[in-house]
Amino acid sequence: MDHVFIEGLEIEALIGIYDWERRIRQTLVFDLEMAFDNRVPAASDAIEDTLNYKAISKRLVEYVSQSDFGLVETLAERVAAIVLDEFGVRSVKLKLSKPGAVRGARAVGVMIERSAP
Ligand SMILES: Nc1nc2c(c(=O)[nH]1)N=C([C@H](O)[C@@H](O)CO)CN2
Repeated sequence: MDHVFIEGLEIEALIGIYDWERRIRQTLVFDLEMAFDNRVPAASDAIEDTLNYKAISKRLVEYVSQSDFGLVETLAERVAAIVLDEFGVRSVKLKLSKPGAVRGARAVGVMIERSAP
């Protein structure tokens, strides 16, 4: 199966369980790998036939920057649902990183894999 990917998409959001985290915005980093048959756009050379990574990135920036969750797990689940439901993707692997959240670690976060029902 082919994939379309988005790597290192940085978005600021209100996220975290601690009081101090409710008062600031933190940068989150998203990596997505989305299953898609790229032979169709390859044959037509038409953007309309692609899984358009720019359109998906724009939608995720819009959603995540307005979001307000405690856990990265919750946000990751919502973002995966948007990709599956709104863009007709069959399966998505998503890594959500929270850089600098834990002293000594470059980043912490979650990785999930979800498929359309
Ligand atoms: N599995 C998780 N562990 C933790 C989370 C989380 O969202 N998922 N969040 C925190 C705090 O918000 C942390 O990021 C602040 O440094 C701690 N553990």
